[in-house]
Amino acid sequence: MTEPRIVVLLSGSGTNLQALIDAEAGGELGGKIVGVISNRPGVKGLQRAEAAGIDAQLLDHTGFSSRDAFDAALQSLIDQYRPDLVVLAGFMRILTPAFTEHYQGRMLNIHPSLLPKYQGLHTHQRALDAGDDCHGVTVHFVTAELDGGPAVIQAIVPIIEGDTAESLSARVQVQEHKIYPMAVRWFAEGRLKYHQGKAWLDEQSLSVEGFQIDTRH
Ligand SMILES: Nc1nc2c(c(=O)[nH]1)N[C@@H](CN(C=O)c1ccc(C(=O)N[C@@H](CCC(=O)O)C(=O)O)cc1)CN2
Ligand SMILES: NCC(=O)N[C@@H]1O[C@H](COP(=O)([O-])[O-])[C@@H](O)[C@H]1O
Repeated sequence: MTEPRIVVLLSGSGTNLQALIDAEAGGELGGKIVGVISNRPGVKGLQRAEAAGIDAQLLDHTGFSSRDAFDAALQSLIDQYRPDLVVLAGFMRILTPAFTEHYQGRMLNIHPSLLPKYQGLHTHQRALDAGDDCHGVTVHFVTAELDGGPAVIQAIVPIIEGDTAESLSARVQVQEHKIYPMAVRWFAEGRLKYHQGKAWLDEQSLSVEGFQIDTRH
């Protein structure tokens, strides 16, 4: 049985990619990262991939006349790796329905909020502005609906008096780096599946929030 092939898409620093690289190196990922693609040039995520000996490519979205054209080129590039799983790790482009349909059931995203709260951007500041007492992160299957795909795993993080978006983001990222490798391993081992619009773990459908980890206690 060959190891499941994983392609990671990113747009920035790549700390989540690094967590996946480290998990693979420790025999904890269940799959092999065979390619990393960034839509932005010069990002640290590409350097992290190269340092790990992983094929790293830039596909700059600003070079395309439309979102459809970029997504078509991105799909063609991804499929050259023959992936079993596509992992969005801070990939900052909204993907077209044709693209998400092509990878339906085999594409995951990590989103810095307790979905379905705070889809989109600037989630940490929005939680602070709302006066929430907790925040967190969700790994979910990717669908055409932005950040609307079924949740797989969530980590809940307390908001502390005096938190800024930066301090909160840093605390949330500690959990990101724990739960993303878990979710990817579940998929690689065949335990996590997407079926009839839901996420299933060990043949059990997951709740709206997915498998929850509460770090507040
Ligand atoms: N169709 C889908 N596309 C994407 C999903 C998804 O669930 N369905 N997840 C996102 C990841 N994401 C949040 O987790 C996200 C990424 C980007 C944006 C966004 O508004 N992007 C802008 C550009 C922003 C920038 O370049 O800084 C855009 O694409 O015009 C929102 C949410 C990945 N895609
Ligand atoms: N909407 C998607 C989104 O905001 N994703 C967020 O981007 C960061 C990427 O960090 P990284 O490049 O260090 O992994 C992560 O915190 C992730 O939750």
